[in-house]
Amino acid sequence: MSAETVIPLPSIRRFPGYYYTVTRAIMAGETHISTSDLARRANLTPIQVRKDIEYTGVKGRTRIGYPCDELEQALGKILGLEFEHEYRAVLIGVGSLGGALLGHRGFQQYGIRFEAAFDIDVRSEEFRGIPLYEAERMGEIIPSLGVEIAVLTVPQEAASAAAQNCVSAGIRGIWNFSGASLHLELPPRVLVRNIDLGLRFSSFFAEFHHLERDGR
Ligand SMILES: NC(=O)c1ccc[n+]([C@@H]2O[C@H](COP(=O)([O-])OP(=O)(O)OC[C@H]3O[C@@H](n4cnc5c(N)ncnc54)[C@H](O)[C@@H]3O)[C@@H](O)[C@H]2O)c1
Repeated sequence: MSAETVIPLPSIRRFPGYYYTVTRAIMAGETHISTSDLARRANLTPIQVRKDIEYTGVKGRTRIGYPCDELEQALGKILGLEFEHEYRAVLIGVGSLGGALLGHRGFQQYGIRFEAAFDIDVRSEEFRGIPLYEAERMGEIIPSLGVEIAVLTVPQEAASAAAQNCVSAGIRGIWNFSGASLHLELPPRVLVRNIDLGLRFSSFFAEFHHLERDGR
């Protein structure tokens, strides 16, 4: 891939899926992965996969596939997931979901590190080694940490105000779990992504039923 190559956004959006698949393959002891394997696991066509992987510059070999290590490294580089690049984030709302996310070690693998977490009901100074603060201190703590990404796991009715407070404190990217249908009124410079596990489940079940009906 030359320095001038511009990778189309749809391909970029598929890269995390490839990265995840290749990482899992490496963990399972696989050294190579074929186009058809990647396509099957990512639910895409082999032609699509081949085109996408071309952008990484990694060459596959007939009947052998792509070298997993090389592909993981190339995808990680494009996605900014190299180990030297660490994304620092804060989490707002340390309840069932927030607590599970804070404790999920898998994020470290993707270079995401939680620097602090906030809640309106703080009962200890830290949670799994991550400092906990009263939500009202966001405006003071977030700028002092220089963190620009927030994960929102507060109840839906608290999401809008919490998001506004994040932005006032300097946050520029919000990963929002607090109500996927919620439209957060935020300045356009703030990247907001709503995460809806329910929607993922629905599409999974729809596909499952479709395959069952067709007798696979
Ligand atoms: N996106 C998904 O797929 C998905 C899945 C499960 C839950 N959720 C959503 O995630 C959110 C959290 O769910 P949960 O089960 O962890 O709820 P929870 O009640 O266990 O946790 C919410 C936490 O937020 C705190 N909180 C409330 N208002 C706050 C504020 N203004 N600032 C900071 N903290 C505040 C509460 O004290 C509590 O600790 C809900 O909106 C829920 O609908 C989304």
